[in-house]
Amino acid sequence: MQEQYQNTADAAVLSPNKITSICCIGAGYVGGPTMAVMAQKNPDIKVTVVDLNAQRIADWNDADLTKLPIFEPGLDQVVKEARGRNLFFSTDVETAINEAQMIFISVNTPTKTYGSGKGMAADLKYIELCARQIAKVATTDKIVVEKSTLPVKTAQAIKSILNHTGNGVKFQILSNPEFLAEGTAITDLIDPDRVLIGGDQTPEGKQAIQALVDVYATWVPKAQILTTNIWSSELSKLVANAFLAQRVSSINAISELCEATEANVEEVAKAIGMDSRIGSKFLKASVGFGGSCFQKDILNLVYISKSLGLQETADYWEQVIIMNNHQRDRFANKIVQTLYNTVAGKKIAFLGWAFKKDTNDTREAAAIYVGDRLIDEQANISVYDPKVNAKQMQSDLNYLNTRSEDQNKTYLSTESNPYDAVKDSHAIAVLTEWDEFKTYDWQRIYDSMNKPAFVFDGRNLLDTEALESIGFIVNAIGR
Ligand SMILES: NC(=O)C1=CN([C@@H]2O[C@H](COP(=O)(O)OP(=O)(O)OC[C@H]3O[C@@H](n4cnc5c(N)ncnc54)[C@H](O)[C@@H]3O)[C@@H](O)[C@H]2O)C=CC1
Ligand SMILES: O=C(O)[C@H]1O[C@H](OP(=O)(O)OP(=O)(O)OC[C@H]2O[C@@H](n3ccc(=O)[nH]c3=O)[C@H](O)[C@@H]2O)[C@H](O)[C@@H](O)[C@@H]1O
Repeated sequence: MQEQYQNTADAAVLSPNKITSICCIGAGYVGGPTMAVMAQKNPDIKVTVVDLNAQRIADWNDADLTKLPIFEPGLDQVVKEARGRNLFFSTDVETAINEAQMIFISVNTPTKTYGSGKGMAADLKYIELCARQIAKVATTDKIVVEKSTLPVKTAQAIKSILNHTGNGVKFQILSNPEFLAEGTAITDLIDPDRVLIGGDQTPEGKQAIQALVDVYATWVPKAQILTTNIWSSELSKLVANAFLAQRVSSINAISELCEATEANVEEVAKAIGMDSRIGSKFLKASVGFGGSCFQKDILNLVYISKSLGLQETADYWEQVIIMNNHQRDRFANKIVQTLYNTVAGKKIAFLGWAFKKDTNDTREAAAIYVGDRLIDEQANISVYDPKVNAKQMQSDLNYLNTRSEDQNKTYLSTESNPYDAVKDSHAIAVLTEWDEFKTYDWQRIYDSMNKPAFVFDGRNLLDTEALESIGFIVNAIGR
């Protein structure tokens, strides 16, 4: 192989064997949609997604497409087209690994909750388990692709595990981080800003990179497929999330300043966003960012920086998290203060629990933290979310360990109809920007509430003037 490619340094001119069989370990928010689109766009590649969670796999295989474990607009149609043709979901991890030429690792990498790096570092135990399982099972050469978000230099650890099997099987490790956002996963996957592939800059590494480029090139324009060294690719993923979250914290910091000065954060965001160097996206002030990744990935970046002795860099990025926590607390405190400094025994209706619209994902959702803070003040919280069920909400609250599960049950209730959630409430808090909230009969809502009727719009979603003309007292973010 060395001789074959010794005269060229350009991966693009190499012609590796075509991939016909892919396995993905982890059938979650990333593994499921990513592989569904990959299979849809490559009907000649067999794609098998495996998971240890048998219920999750059963849900992916459910004939009723409304039962898929993940809600994403357009996902059902992609699954319908590819499932059973060249897309398969299975719990048989070992067979899928052995059959595949290319294995994506798409398992969870949460923040560590124990030991050194607790609360900051990424917990890589699931990644290591995957590497060990691949090492144990593989009998033919494999390309192993890091799809999960990982600390820079993780490929070294995976390589070390894989290269000590002693069975002669050769592995190439690639980094191919995923940039999809939940709620728009399918459009993001079909039309990505870029696909990033990092790998070793050896002939074998470049051949592996090219094999993955070819898989994406069936639907992504070549100019948008970026290849780098493996460490740049790993680090770029953390940096992309840090920059995105930093924009939200920046505008949220300004929202507090706006409230103190009678400036309007929406107007400020528009004014600065029209500067093409700043850009208009990701400048929406809110009750704080949520989701499984922003906080975890920034904490990871902070931890790596600290470990390398880069204290100023660590402190700089940590501030993004500090500001986000402050924004959530500020929102909860404002509710308490505005309701005459007590919410004890009062009913507060939450519209929305998911961390953003168009997803059923609630990980790190602002609603959980605001709810917890208000329950500390003995408020009764009544929630309506179009896609999140009562069990999930209770489990999110219980996970914080602030009080007993029975107490959480007493203070947090869930309604399947928004009008029931708001009935007899003292205030409504908008925690998620679901479009349907704008279409409600707000006069009917006003009539059913205690007076004065307050709205705390944590997403600047509703028409403040229209609500005020009905009689609501409205508090929005940064206005
Ligand atoms: N959720 C998102 O929007 C994005 C997530 N990411 C990254 O992708 C990775 C996965 O995230 P999600 O899909 O959200 O996580 P998830 O928790 O939804 O899915 C992970 C799945 O992996 C399975 N799993 C864990 N260990 C396993 C093993 N040894 N064998 C088989 N299955 C195993 C779990 O049962 C679970 O179903 C994380 O590193 C995350 O940072 C990256 C971009 C977007
Ligand atoms: O690594 C990941 O997990 C993903 O994290 C984010 O995607 P996601 O968390 O799904 O959703 P975003 O649209 O980024 O929103 C994150 C949070 O920020 C909030 N947000 C976003 C934008 C904004 O202007 N204001 C704001 O408050 C959202 O409401 C949400 O709570 C990134 O956008 C993806 O590129 C990345 O792949």
